[in-house]
Amino acid sequence: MAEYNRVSECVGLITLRNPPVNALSAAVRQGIVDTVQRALSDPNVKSVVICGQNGIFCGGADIKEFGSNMTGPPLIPMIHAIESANKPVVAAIEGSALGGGLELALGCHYRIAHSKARLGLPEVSLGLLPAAGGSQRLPRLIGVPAALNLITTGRHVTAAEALQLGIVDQVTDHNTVAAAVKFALSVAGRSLDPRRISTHPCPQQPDLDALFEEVMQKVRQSARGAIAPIACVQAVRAAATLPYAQGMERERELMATLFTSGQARALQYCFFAERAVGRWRMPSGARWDTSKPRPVHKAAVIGLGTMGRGITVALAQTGLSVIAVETQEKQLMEAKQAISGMLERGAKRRGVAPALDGVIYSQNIQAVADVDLVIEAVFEDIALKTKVFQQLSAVCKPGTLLCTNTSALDVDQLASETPNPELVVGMHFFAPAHVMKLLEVVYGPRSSPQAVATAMQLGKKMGKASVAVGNCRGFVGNRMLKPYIEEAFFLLEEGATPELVDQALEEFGFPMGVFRMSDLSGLDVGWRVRKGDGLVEPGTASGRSARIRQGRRYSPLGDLLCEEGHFGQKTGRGWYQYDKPGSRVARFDPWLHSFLGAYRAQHGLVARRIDHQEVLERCLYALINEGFHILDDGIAAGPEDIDVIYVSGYGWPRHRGGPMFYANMVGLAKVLERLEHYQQLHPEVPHLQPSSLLRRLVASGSPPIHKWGEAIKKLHSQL
Ligand SMILES: CCCCCCCCCCCCC[C@H](O)CC(=O)SCCNC(=O)CCNC(=O)[C@H](O)C(C)(C)COP(=O)(O)OP(=O)(O)OC[C@H]1O[C@@H](n2cnc3c(N)ncnc32)[C@H](O)[C@@H]1OP(=O)(O)O
Repeated sequence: MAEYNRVSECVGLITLRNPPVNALSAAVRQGIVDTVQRALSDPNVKSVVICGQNGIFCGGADIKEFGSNMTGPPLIPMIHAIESANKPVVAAIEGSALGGGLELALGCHYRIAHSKARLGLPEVSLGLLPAAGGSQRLPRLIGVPAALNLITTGRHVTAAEALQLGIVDQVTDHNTVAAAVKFALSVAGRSLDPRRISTHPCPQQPDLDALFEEVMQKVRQSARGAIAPIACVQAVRAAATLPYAQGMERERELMATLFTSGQARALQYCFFAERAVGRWRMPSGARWDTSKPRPVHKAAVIGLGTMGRGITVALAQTGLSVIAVETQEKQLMEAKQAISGMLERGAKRRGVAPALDGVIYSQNIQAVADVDLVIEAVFEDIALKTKVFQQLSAVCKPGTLLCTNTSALDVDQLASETPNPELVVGMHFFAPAHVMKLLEVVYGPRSSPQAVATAMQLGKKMGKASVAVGNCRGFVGNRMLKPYIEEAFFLLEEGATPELVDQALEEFGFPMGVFRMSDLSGLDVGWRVRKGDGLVEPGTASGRSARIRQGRRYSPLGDLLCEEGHFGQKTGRGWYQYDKPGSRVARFDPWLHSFLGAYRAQHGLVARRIDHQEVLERCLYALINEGFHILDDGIAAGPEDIDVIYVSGYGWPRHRGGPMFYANMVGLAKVLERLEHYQQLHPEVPHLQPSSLLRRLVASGSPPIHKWGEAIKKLHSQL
């Protein structure tokens, strides 16, 4: 909807009204068409101002409409009518002007922005391009290089940068609408021809071909299979080389391809999934909207290894006072230096002052007596963590939330060591904790809804994609990773190479295949876990029986490499070789290949040809299958939780929407059929046994992913 008022006698003020972000729904577009028409036909009106209600100009096209039959007036002619108006139209931009919102503003003759406003064309992150003339008007206004940067990255710019680039004409710290009305009065009667961006040629650019080639190469490299960034470059190229009308035609063609692509669906699903995970719920029925978080002003971190340092930085950057505790003096001094460096570099990048004074260092756990929340990040050892939790329970003021950053231990067991288990939750950060977006908030059966709400709110404040999950071995992310990695090991035994497996996964869109990733994180990490599980045996046994442990197929390949001291990048040898320890460029390792040959010979395994499809099906479907188990167990509340975890923490390509969305796209029946096929070939591999939920979903007609929640509830109630 759009509301119309006449203000200052001769200014028509149009206010977009569609909370929460004034998205351009059919009703809003109709409202704009009607009110613009009214303003232009009113002889008392000399100029027009368009603004949005509640401090936000416009968040763009209504993304929810994309999934349905679109009705109402189309955007392009609506914006064209504004640009062609014979009275000046001024956009008063507060909050955000994004996507179609900025395209609407670019159709206006002038743009006034509040100093805190953000502007951008983020369509690329939804698998689209700015298709309401944005790809054609922006390069004409600010030049090709700057427009390419904004459109291919989708980044939001501040009002100050927008002014510098020439996107807005004026920035105000005061009432934006009042400033725009004043401005509109001052320009009434002036010629509008120079203000109609679509009539301008693109500013001249030397070596246009070379520029586009360079940008296209860069974009292809970073897109990892995503098609929208490439279409964005093509659309801007059309703006630079074709007359406006033909450029618009090209924009439309490119948009039509993107609009109907699976990638756009996947990316738009991710947009809504990231918001849906904030509406968490627990099996007890506790929910985000009925659980009030406690305020957290002061926090503490116990243990300043890699994780503790990153968590301290992330907390301090949020503006919290942090007590950072490390009992060993030398480690404390090293940590202090490292944390200060990270804070300084982060502040420099963001153009703010480093929050160095926000962190107080101590060797004494008593220093945390008055904090609101503690995050324990000591070594992964249950006895050590138990001791720390007992100390914290004695030291902290009543009501302090006790969080563990464990990635593998039982949160409920730790909770049971404290007098107030309801105050205990897991906050599972990912390394480096001040950079990685993901946070798993792990609740045990006794965690209070308030504790979960507090950790979730803190995670949001820290800018993390925070997902509430139940307590189980590996939580959600690492639990699903286990079958994925095991399948990759089995593929090596059967004849694949690390290069082949990694190439298949990287072509799928992962930034790193499983073996390059394992070299980066260290082979010894998994070795330690397998030893703890009693799976590691001396490497001399041979034959099939040596590869069945605890009743299931087991590959000792990773253990054998560790016995050789091959821990990955840090030792310069792993699944690949590196120029020196710590170096990052993975190279083919002839030793590894003869080692694999000797291993297969020792175990009577005959190498066979394995193709990319088998790699993808076995690794990804095993991971997805575990995702179904997790849903069935109630560890994740819905597929969105799993998908956000994988996209934001495990490198799952965003344009494929996350593992559960991918399964939905491939077709549940097909995933089930392939799992059954591989399970028949490898009966000693339990993780290839299709989950009962997957079977039940297929049996109930494979409902689309947004209906899984209902289907799961129904299927459970039938049990
Ligand atoms: C057959 C072939 C046909 C081919 C041709 C088809 C042509 C179709 C014509 C299209 C013309 C193209 C027009 C344009 O170029 C395309 C676009 O504009 S796409 C949209 C671009 N905009 C964005 O990407 C902005 C998205 N939003 C945000 O970034 C943020 O929401 C915000 C605006 C910065 C506000 O942030 P916050 O304050 O943190 O709030 P939330 O993010 O939590 O959002 C609150 C709430 O609002 C929902 N929402 C936000 N934006 C939109 C939107 N644009 N449409 C719909 N809904 C939106 C969001 O989901 C939250 O709701 P919840 O999910 O929590 O219920």
